[in-house]
Amino acid sequence: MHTFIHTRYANHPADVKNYDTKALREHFLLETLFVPNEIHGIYTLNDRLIVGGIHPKNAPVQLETIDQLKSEYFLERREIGIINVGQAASIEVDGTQYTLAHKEALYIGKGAKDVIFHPATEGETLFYFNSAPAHKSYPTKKVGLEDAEVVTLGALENSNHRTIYKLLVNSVVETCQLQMGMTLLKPGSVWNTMPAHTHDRRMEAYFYFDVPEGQAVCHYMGQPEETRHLWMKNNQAVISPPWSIHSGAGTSNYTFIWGMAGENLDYGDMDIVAPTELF
Ligand SMILES: O=C[C@H](O)[C@@H](O)CC(=O)C(=O)O
Ligand SMILES: [Zn+2]
Repeated sequence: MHTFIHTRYANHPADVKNYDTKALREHFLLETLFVPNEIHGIYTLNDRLIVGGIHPKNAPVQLETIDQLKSEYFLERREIGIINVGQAASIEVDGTQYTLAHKEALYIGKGAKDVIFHPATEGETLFYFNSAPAHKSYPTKKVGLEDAEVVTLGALENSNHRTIYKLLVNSVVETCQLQMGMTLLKPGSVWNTMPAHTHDRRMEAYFYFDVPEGQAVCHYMGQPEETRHLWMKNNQAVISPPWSIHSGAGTSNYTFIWGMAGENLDYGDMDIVAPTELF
């Protein structure tokens, strides 16, 4: 057994209002995702998304089933999206090898039985993943940055100039409910997802990386009229319940991966909140 996935309950916003820093971090933050030759993460009851990290070091790591699923194998009733945040490395899916360069993604559909993560030949192997329940089996597909739907938003004057790479979205790959992508901030820009938004139809998880040594990201969550913050370090993830905004400001630029599951596959279905409407 090399997989450690802890269950996190879904929270009521009226309850979260009373959380202190420690409680907020215990419920929403994922501090450690990468442990050598292990899989670490959480199973959130917000849309049953599993969020985690895989760090093969000197041996391949197999995707094994977990107690929460009561299934024979991990992807028996699930789909998974993986983004390589380390050096080029490969993932074997039922005997077929997919090599992912840094920042490339792999979608694996429901029904794949043997999924093996191989260590990179050089440097660190770090795979970040999101997995959601699936009702249908869609083909496994590798998605590189050149395949993504790309949008550039914001402006340096507003410290939020950034490029959004929509990697695992329905214009690029067929999925049941998973959507994943990556947002890169330009140097000098520090704000992501500002203006902020909520989407009551979907929950979301953010994973911050490429945060330079000695820098940090302040992540904002909560109902727009009741916001809270969480200080985050490089390679950490945070859960955003459907009722919560999710936005961050770093002490430098950085990159993050967003992933969603829920009611629809409509990326644009968001309720925008202007900066002047936040409390
Ligand atoms: O629902 C979509 C997600 O929150 C992100 O794609 C937003 C984001 O990357 C950004 O504005 O910087
Ligand atoms: Zn969002």
